[in-house]
Amino acid sequence: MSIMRDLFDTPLLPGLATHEGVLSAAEESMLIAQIDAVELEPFRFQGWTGKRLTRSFGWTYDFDRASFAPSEPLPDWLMPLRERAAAFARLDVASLVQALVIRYDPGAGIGWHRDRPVFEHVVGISLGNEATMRFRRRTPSGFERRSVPLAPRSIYHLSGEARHDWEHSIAPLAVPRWSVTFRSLL
Ligand SMILES: O=C(O)CCC(=O)C(=O)O
Ligand SMILES: [Fe+2]
Repeated sequence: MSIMRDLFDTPLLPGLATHEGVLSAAEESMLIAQIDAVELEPFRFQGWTGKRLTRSFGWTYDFDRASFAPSEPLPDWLMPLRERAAAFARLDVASLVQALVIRYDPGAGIGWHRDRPVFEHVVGISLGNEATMRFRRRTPSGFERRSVPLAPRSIYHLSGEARHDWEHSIAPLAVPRWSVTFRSLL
């Protein structure tokens, strides 16, 4: 497996940084319990309800109404994680004004997209089980593709080319996964 990764997944995209082992297993369990304790809503898009359950803090983007609005403040339990995300991405912690928590139940994924253009940096923490983040970019001769493993307790930072030029997606898993993503405004 590691040889496969070396052959096919490196070099990572310009603008994509990842690092494993940023949380202890105990911290991971605590975060999962906190996410499960908040009221999560099924992601909705054009009248269609996804299996992905989410809640956003700081700013919310409603896909149904395409509206962008301030929402409830980030909860205290996300603050230490935000510190770590900012340190990893070398950003001012106060610039990470939005947090999105997601639970992917078995069978839930996220389709091809770029994050909303109102946001700039995206820093994500993966919890529970490993997933693969796939990237694609249209070229004259078809899609160029990459895929990057997201280990549980790992962090990633999307900026620059990886953030703006490539779409990303996560295929549904047979096991649950949780994520927390922090974003700065453009
Ligand atoms: O679950 C993740 O790590 C990615 C989520 C994502 O791409 C998004 O919310 O825009
Ligand atoms: Fe995204």
